[in-house]
Amino acid sequence: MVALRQRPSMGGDSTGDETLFGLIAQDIEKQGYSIRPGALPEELANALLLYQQNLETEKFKRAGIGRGDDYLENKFVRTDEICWITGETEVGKAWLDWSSGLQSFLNRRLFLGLFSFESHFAHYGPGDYYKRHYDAFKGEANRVLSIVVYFNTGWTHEEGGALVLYKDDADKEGVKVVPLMGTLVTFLSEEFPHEVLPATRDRYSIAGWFRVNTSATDKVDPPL
Ligand SMILES: O=C(O)CCC(=O)C(=O)O
Ligand SMILES: [Fe+2]
Repeated sequence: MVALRQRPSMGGDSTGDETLFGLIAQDIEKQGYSIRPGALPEELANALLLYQQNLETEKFKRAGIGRGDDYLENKFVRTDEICWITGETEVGKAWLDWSSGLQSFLNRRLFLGLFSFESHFAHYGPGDYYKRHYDAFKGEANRVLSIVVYFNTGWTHEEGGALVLYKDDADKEGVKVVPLMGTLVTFLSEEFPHEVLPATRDRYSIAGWFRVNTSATDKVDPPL
């Protein structure tokens, strides 16, 4: 268990968060994605890094594709390990509180109707990758907004591990994001194919998705 100071300080000061959330909203409105270095409040970022590094290895599972019965381990597509975040620990709760602040802000500002949130820690060992993919598919209105935040201090370009965000299927160049501590990437899940390039060192992150409520009267749609 990571000892934390009082929770209010964990979310940064709320005025700071509102300013950041406003910038993210503007980016999304203008171009559908946002890349904001140093976005996550420092104390929260440090606590999450420490927590993730101390997670016992058995808590991390080889990542797969799909959900429930459709879950498939697929080493061709991705080789990272993940651990879903619940609000059971103080640090997990602080992260969920912070992302919930972002969710309500974006709902107010952009009317996205974000309804639920799911997120996991991810660990990419040296050489691990996640091939080009979409987080959601058109027509399956489901995951609407993806966020990724990084926990790697002093990361340099030469160490690889960039997230490459492509504007569309035809884009072969993309925008490269260095996975540096505190950088937050937000993008519309159905719009941007993206990939994680292999790195020469351990790469820590959280990936999360805001979803709309797709429950119909005959089916419930829980977040996981
Ligand atoms: O770690 C990243 O930069 C992106 C991860 C990702 O695309 C995913 O988990 O769906
Ligand atoms: Fe993704």
